[in-house]
Amino acid sequence: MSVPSTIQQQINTLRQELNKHSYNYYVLDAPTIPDSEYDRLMRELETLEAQYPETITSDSPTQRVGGQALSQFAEFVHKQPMLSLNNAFSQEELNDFDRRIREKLNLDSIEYTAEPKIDGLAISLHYENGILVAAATRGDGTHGEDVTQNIRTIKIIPLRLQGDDYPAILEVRGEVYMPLAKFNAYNQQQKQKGERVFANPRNAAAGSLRQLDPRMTASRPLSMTCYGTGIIEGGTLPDKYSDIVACLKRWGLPTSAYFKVVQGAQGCWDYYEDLHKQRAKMPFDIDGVVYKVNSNKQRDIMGFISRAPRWALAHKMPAQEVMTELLAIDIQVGRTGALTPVARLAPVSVGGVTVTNATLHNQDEIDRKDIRVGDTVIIRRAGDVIPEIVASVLEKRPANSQAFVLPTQCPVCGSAVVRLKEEAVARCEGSLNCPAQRKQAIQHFASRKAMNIEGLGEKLIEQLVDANLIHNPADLYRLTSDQLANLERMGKKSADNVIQALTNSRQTTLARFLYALGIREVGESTARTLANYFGDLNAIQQASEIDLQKVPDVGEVVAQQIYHFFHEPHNQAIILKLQQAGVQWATINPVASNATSNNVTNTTATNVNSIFTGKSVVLTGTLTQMSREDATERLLQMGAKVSSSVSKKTDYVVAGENAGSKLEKAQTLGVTILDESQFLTHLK
Ligand SMILES: NC(=O)c1ccc[n+]([C@@H]2O[C@H](COP(=O)([O-])OP(=O)(O)OC[C@H]3O[C@@H](n4cnc5c(N)ncnc54)[C@H](O)[C@@H]3O)[C@@H](O)[C@H]2O)c1
Ligand SMILES: [Zn+2]
Repeated sequence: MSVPSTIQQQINTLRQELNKHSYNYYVLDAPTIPDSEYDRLMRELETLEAQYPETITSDSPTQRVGGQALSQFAEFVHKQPMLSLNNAFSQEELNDFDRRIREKLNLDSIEYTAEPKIDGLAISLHYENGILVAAATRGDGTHGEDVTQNIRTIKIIPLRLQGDDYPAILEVRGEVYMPLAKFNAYNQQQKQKGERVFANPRNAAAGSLRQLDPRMTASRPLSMTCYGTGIIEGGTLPDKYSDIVACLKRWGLPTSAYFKVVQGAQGCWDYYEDLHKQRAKMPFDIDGVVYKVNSNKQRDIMGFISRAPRWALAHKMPAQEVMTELLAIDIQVGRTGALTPVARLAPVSVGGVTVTNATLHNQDEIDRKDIRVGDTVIIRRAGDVIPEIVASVLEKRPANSQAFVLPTQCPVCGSAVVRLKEEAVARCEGSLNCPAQRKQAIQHFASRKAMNIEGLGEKLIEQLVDANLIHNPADLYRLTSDQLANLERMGKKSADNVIQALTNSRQTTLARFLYALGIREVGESTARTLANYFGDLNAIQQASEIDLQKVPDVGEVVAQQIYHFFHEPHNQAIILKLQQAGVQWATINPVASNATSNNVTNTTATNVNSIFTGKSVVLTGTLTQMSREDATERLLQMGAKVSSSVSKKTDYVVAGENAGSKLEKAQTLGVTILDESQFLTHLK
């Protein structure tokens, strides 16, 4: 039977593809597709070759192990080849594996060992008389790379074995890997330095170990777990692998804490299920479980096929990295106006969970990874970490694709989007108007240190916004008592109270009003400084960034924030509405910027008709007619310095009810003391 030419062509293409990816993966440590995709292509080729065995050639990727060695390292020849493992992706395939072994050995039940399949790279260690003399990578199974110098830098690997009952010549095999915590920390550090990050822990391990300069390897946090032996001379080892592992451990070699002896296919399956549950919490990446026949005598009977032993099986777990299509990049606007690009993905199963979107963080991240709509992307979801786009598969990028840029207008409200110098996030500037920011903005507006609207809490604001009764802070002043009383959990009385609180709040101070607007970076104290400096809202609205920077404590970033806020037309409209609704404040005469002093609540303003102007005042005890904050506010407006402690420099102490030590101190120092009613008369 001859092979149809289309099949032969398909086989050739698959081989070419697989060889290319093998090279990228094993030689360059820079795969361009996820393992799951590589495995899929491999399975496709295996299936075709099984159907048409005459097409199999000895150089087919299905017949070979790993990739060639990198020529920069000295070659290391493995006298006993380092093989690959056969894969299983289902319980059925596990049962087939077990059945073949039982039939061949003519036994009812087989004793296996089970251990994690760590995702790193295979290394062979050579000990002579207990001293580490050589270490090599697997390479193509017979020709590896001599990485002795690099391996010597990994602290968990003993340079000298413990005890004295080890064979004179002992070859130990295992996996070198980078623990997840170390991998994440390393990448974090690289990102901060603006340097290259590793796509996954396996690349990190391979890339780190195959550094030509051992000092580079030494700086990378690598670890190792041993899972077998190779050449043994001048001594013998026990028959059972589990006993050998105990020996390795005794000699000081790192072995797996998860290693277990299990019985039959059921024992293997139970172990698999158990480890799968633990996977998210494990300190290293695993891509499956490895089962091995425990007895070496039994292993010898089983023997090998071309590239793998018949007595071992790698049972793969759902891939943590998969490929899918990036359908769109949506923009989410957060409660604080931050714009976050979110990737919409063609649904795909990663690590056993269906993923349809992933965050892209910000513009810089998208630029750094060069991710575009229409790309085929690699998604990684390891452990409990949120799914992440690792990279785009460039070879699958559509010809007409375009780099992504964040919109310049907020997709929710249409306000300008601004990204300040040295900030990673871009934000919607329409904070008073933007539906995405609405609740937060109104809550802040009503809060105690802002407009201090009593009874108008978070819950009530949510209800009002959800009922479409208010859209921005100005709408608050149009609310009626009936509207409020109709809401759930509100009675007539509380509704009236809120209306009264709203009415009271109309008379405020410029500082409170500025703070209430919720301009980014403008806290209570900056608001007060601004109010005192400019004296008038108009002046602030018209100030340039340079003007704003002249205000004490207002730097470049704050000035930018204030400027952008007042230049957003949506914000201007709402400020006007608030003024039309009757929100007002007493005018303040502006002052120059030269009057800050230490240990004093704020800069001075002047209202020349007051006994407090230019004086240092301390408030103590409880005032019954107004809050401490309001009293402070009024004093500052009149150009007083409000201080928290009494000293010889204090001009007045205002003593409310239950005044204590500060009052005593004032009496001792002979400072003028005003009670509340005296204080109030001077406020007029
Ligand atoms: N993304 C790509 O472009 C690309 C290219 C080539 C290969 N790959 C990936 O490489 C893998 C195939 O490589 P492979 O031939 O090394 O096979 P394998 O990784 O499936 O299995 C063999 C290897 O498993 C490792 N291993 C881990 N724990 C072990 C344990 N407890 N006992 C024994 N061995 C253990 C050893 O390093 C051993 O060499 C696949 O996962 C494949 O997807 C990916
Ligand atoms: Zn907006």
